[in-house]
Amino acid sequence: MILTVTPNPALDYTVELDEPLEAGTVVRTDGARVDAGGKGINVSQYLHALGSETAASGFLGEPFGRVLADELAESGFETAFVSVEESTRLNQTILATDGEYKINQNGPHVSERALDDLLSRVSERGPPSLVVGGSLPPGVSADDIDRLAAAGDWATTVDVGGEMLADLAGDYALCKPNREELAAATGMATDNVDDCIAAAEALRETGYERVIASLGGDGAVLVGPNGAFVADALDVDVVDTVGAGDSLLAGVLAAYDGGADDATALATGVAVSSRVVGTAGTSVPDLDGIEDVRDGVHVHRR
Ligand SMILES: O=P(O)(O)OC[C@@]1(O)O[C@H](CO)[C@@H](O)[C@@H]1O
Repeated sequence: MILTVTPNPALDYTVELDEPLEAGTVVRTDGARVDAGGKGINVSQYLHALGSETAASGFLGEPFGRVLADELAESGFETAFVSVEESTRLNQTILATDGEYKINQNGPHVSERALDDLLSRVSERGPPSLVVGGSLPPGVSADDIDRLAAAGDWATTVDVGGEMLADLAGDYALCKPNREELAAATGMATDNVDDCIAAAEALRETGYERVIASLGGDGAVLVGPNGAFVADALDVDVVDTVGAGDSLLAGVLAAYDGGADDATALATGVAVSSRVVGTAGTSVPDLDGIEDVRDGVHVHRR
């Protein structure tokens, strides 16, 4: 079972415009959707769709937290959220003709008590695998994530942003930075795939058994105890990139959960991600035939 913790969930509001944004003008649209989001929650949604057993936890505050919880009630996996006093955030994605705009709020304050409640909930479940995904809201620090990771004998995966990866001091099974986060975590160049592998190797040394970096058009790399693997990107029509990293991670974790090796896990992640970028927002796309897509991903050793 893979338990995800999203310290800072979000209601994701995605609007599609058929003209560029312009200051001082009203743009009207029919294309809008709301999804339950936040990186850990997204990972759980994709894991569930892939047939892996998962549950989701984190902090939720009303009123937006209530809408998010209602959305998740339909999802088919268990949830165990801790209530906080301020509202869960509303994050916006604007898909305009001139590009993708993303506006993320900092999120509600989380008290010491809520943090202790979260620790109890995770400990009660004692999952073999724990994923902490997304930014940390006010009141939550790198020390708190280290404490959560060390509170049981679960293997912990983190996807918490580049600077935070550098701040974490515990031992982690896996982390999933993107190219910019890899650069921020290591202070190294990430201009090409070889740079990214070198940076991922350096990041491993700081307490991560495996590093998986999503590199957009350059695909993805996985660096771990069995060496470095590079997966080429698939040629797909991108609607938006929101959820791309979460679905890569979910694909990798689902594959490991099923006993896959590193190369197959990486290929699965790239395959799932290629389906998600073809869908607006963080909604779960049709994952039928994903094994065939995975088999078409070219993975090579470096
Ligand atoms: O502000 P954070 O926590 O870094 O990212 C939050 C977020 O952008 O990440 C998900 C996509 O990965 C969205 O569901 C959500 O809005």
